[in-house]
Amino acid sequence: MSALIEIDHLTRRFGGLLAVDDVSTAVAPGELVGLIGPNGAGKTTLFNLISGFTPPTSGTVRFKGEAIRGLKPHQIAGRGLSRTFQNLRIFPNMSVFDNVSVGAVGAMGQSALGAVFGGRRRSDAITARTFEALERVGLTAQAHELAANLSYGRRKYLEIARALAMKPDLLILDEPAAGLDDSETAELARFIRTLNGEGLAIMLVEHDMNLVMGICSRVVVLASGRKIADAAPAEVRADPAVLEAYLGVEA
Ligand SMILES: Nc1ncnc2c1ncn2[C@@H]1O[C@H](COP(=O)(O)OP(=O)(O)OP(=O)(O)O)[C@@H](O)[C@H]1O
Repeated sequence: MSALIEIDHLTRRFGGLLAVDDVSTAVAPGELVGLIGPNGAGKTTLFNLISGFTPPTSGTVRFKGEAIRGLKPHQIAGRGLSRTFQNLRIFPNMSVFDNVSVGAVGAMGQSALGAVFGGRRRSDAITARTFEALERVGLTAQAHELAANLSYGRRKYLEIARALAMKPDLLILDEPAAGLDDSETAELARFIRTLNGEGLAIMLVEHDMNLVMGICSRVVVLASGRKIADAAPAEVRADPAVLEAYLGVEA
């Protein structure tokens, strides 16, 4: 099967620091891939490069066969790649509904539908898509509450709903389990698996190793910007280079 996203020799330099150093990998349609590495390994920078928030120093990213280098984040999102952020980007003084409809508007503004249907029909379609995403994450009943009133755990789902409202083919999750307790993390793991089971390709950055190893079919490991492993969880767990990167000792 041809790749959904192909990352080819991607590099990002910040002054003298190579935050992402010549990284190549690919994700197939419907795959669930983990991205792990010690603090400062370059995981978020790699996500920022893929989603257009940071321009690469060199290298290419192709999404659905098309080079996306130079496109703005909303243009990339409109092509079917949406993401969440390590630090939640919620508008606390807007309603839950409005927070999610931002995603629906963003996606539809890019589509032929947005151009063809103006006014009322377009806003009906945005409302429908927003409720569909809220339903998906179990937030329909809170649609008209302020986002600020949601618990931290629910706000994580709000952010995922906004990304889902864009009807992505690839969902990028940046540390979705950070700050969640064990039972919330287990619920999130089930939810991510369900989304993936429906055919959505997912890239997941996560420090919770059990979560990553438990649900991902493949795990990419970065250390100091370089890719040091790209294999099934069991193989990655046993890889001496990975143990050394995490523990700082030669295995
Ligand atoms: N805008 C920037 N300007 C300068 N340096 C940066 C910038 N963004 C990231 N870096 C540096 O690049 C390196 C990789 O950072 P990045 O946040 O991608 O790592 P990470 O693997 O996501 O880390 P963490 O697990 O701690 O979130 C770090 O040394 C960081 O300080």
